[in-house]
Amino acid sequence: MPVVLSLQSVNKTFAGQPVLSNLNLDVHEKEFLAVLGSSGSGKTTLLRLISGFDSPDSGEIHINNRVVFGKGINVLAEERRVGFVPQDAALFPHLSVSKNIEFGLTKLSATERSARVTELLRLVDLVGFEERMPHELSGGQRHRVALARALAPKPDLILLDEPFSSLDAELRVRLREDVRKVIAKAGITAIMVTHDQEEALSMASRVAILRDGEFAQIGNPSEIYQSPTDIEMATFLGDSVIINGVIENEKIVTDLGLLTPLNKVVNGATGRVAIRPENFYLQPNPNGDGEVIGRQYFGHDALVEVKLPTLVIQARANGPFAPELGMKVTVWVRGQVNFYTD
Ligand SMILES: Nc1ncnc2c1ncn2[C@@H]1O[C@H](COP(=O)(O)OP(=O)(O)OP(=O)(O)O)[C@@H](O)[C@H]1O
Repeated sequence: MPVVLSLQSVNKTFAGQPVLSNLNLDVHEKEFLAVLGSSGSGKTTLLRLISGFDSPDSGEIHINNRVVFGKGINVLAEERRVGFVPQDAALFPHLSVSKNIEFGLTKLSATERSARVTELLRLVDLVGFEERMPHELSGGQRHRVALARALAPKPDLILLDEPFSSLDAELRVRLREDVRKVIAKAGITAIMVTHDQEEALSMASRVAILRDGEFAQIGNPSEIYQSPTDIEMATFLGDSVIINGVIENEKIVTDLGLLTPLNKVVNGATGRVAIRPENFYLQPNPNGDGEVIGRQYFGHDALVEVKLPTLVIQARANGPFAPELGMKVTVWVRGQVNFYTD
């Protein structure tokens, strides 16, 4: 797939403080990339540099093989062919749905504009809402209009800045799938920044983790979740129980018994193991060496805290089979685990 966006050694500082350091990234056509980072990690800054609202200190940005920043060039934001969906949808409050959508279509004739608006209303499933004003829409509908407005001029790339942060949890989940489908149907390359892990993992085809101004790991969602590059990443993205281990005969010797490494290991190496809560299996056993000391029940599953002779673990158990408080259990680790050499 052709590269739509290329960041090459991009740097940005504010008041002498590095915010983005030596960023390199290629985003391919039709890819949906989520940039995941905690608050203040530089996500919004990154989008501002790509869209042209701000400039890097150094480095180059290419969009569809055109230099938009670097080599003495700095293409204006409105000429970069980048669509932007802001945090709170930010529709023009005094304009109807159709007027909001056609806002950037000044170069088209009235007939072409109207045809494009109809096409977009169909895409975001809002046919019949053309004359509504933004205050007459639900939060989810407003977001779909914002998406249609950003797609209207057929940009090369669309940027979404924490698109659902102002919405309640239930709506967020529903809208994630709607937005992902619209973007896939439109066949557009998209970059979304978010601090929400579930959002990144469930929507994107690739996830880039922004940590201390650098991309700490880039991969597809399952790679990112199942094979974090380091211990810090294993606890940043999702939960992990961290225990010490030593490699003997290609196995990891730990307080939880012999575990099988997912990655390549060297006999004699000491290090730590990261185990996801869902990788534990709790077997009720009156003679087990674990005791359930905490239990949060969510229906479909439960988070169970188990005290073992040398450590306490958090395990995710199937709701109907989650052991009760005070029960004795044997703890098993299912599957392979990541070993991080010291
Ligand atoms: N115009 C500016 N002048 C000075 N510092 C800035 C400016 N814009 C951003 N920063 C700083 O750069 C860092 C990154 O900010 P940015 O808004 O990109 O983070 P973010 O990851 O989007 O955060 P959040 O998730 O909280 O929105 C922060 O420390 C912020 O204070």
